[in-house]
Amino acid sequence: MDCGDDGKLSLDSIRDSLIRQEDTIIFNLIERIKFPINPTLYKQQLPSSSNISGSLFQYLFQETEALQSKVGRYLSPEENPFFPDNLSDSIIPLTKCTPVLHPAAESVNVNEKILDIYINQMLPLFCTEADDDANFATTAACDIQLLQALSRRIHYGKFVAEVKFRDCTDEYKPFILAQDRDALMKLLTFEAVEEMVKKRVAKKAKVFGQEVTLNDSVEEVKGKIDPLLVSRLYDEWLMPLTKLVEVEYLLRRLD
Ligand SMILES: O=C(O)C(=O)C[C@]1(C(=O)O)C=C[C@@H](O)C=C1
Repeated sequence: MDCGDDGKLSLDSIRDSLIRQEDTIIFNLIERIKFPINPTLYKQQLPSSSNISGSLFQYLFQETEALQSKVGRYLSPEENPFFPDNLSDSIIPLTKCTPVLHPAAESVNVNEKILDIYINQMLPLFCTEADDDANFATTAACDIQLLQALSRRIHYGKFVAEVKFRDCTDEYKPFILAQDRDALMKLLTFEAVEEMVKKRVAKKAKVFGQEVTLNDSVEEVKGKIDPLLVSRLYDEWLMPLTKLVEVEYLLRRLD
């Protein structure tokens, strides 16, 4: 969503961005699953000699966000921090452009839920249960890249919700005024679109995960990632969390 895109805001253009973000998520997934879970990274208690509170991963992630905030990463409405209390002021000025989202968008942040699901449900699904302490830093770097891509995709729900509200204000307004979550969820859901997403990401996982060889052997080689798991990721977590963001944004849209 670039500066001045307000005039070009449409459900098709937003959906095109969500489709492009599928590539980023799938490639980052392929990189992360090269490593085992590395549970030590996420354990709360570090050696008392270290003056780090929380887990090693949390320390690395917080410091990464703090550094990136210095160059304005979180001035963008498309970016939502996992540790908002730990950010630094940006050393570069904010580009002035007409805001697309309602100011209440800033209060919609589901990253705590994303991080919990990622560590406790996603990683055990995609990675083997082992520690590879020679690659803790590389593993954490993969985690951070992937989590930021997942968060960006899920919080894009704010833009989807804004477009849906602008296109069908009279349909959304009564449910917003009634703070009716269920009615809003039903109104914003397009099951046919969700089915296409699940099929497309499975196909992309199959294609992106292919082993490229120089011989023309035709035998079917197992890909780097299970396409059905990628489809399940979207079905069980990414799309439901995106819809949660949409509902939370819409509930605040008339504030
Ligand atoms: O494309 C939309 O209409 C969206 O709201 C996005 C999305 C998704 O997360 O991919 C979520 C809800 C819809 O049922 C369909 C797809």
